[in-house]
Amino acid sequence: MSGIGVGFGGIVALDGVGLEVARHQVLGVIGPNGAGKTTLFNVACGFVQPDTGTLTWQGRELDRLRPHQLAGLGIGRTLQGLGLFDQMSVLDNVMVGADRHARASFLSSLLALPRSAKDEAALEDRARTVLSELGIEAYAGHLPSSLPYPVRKRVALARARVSEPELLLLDEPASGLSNDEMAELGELIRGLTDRMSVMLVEHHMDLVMSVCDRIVVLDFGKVIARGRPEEIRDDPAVLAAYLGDEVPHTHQDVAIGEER
Ligand SMILES: Nc1ncnc2c1ncn2[C@@H]1O[C@H](COP(=O)(O)OP(=O)(O)OP(=O)(O)O)[C@@H](O)[C@H]1O
Repeated sequence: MSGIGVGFGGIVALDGVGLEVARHQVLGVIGPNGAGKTTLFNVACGFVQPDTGTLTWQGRELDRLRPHQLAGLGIGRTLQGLGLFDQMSVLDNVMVGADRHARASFLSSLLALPRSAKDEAALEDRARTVLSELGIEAYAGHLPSSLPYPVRKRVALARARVSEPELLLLDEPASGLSNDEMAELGELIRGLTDRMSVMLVEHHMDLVMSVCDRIVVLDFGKVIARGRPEEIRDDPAVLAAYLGDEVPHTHQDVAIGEER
């Protein structure tokens, strides 16, 4: 991303933001509430069109990226909500994610032909492998709604992963997880880097610090710091942004909660 700017009416959500996810590395994007993280994620997914700046993927400038183009580009994503289909088994939910590799199945679905048995079997094999890598193969036949939240999170991750993207975009994957679960998630994310690059948008500092190779810190829509975790941890601008965030936000959150 280079020079990305996004405004909503009078609000500047992003202002000249540039970042790069290096191959086989985890880039973390952090920042206090309202810093612009979600907007940045949405730009990367093609949900929000930036007013200024460019997106470049593998040396090619992407003009007006749209969400449906991501899979074809080799970019996977998970969203804050899990987006699982409750009427489908865990296995089927994960197989749905594999369409990028199932070219034949795409063509057949276009022509309303059934997937070939061979395609189907290969897809199922891959889905089961990913489920087992994430330690949830025992749930393959279950409906997501019957499973605890951390397991459902893993199903969502499995679905993003089964298409073997070259870049995986993760939006606040740690939300709603306990500390132990977060540590496990950290290991899972670290384990992805032998095969893919990851952009992790997250406001849990601990997770970001332990998992990321490099970190970009946003505040009020601008990059205020970038570097390795140990550089970010002691950066005065980052400390000030987070410290300034702590006290007022307790009140603000209550106020917003009451309004809703
Ligand atoms: N659709 C929208 N319409 C108007 N303003 C928006 C919209 N989306 C975001 N904003 C504003 O843009 C700014 C950045 O918001 P964004 O949600 O990207 O921040 P964030 O870092 O993800 O915050 P949080 O951690 O609280 O989710 C905020 O001031 C927010 O109020």
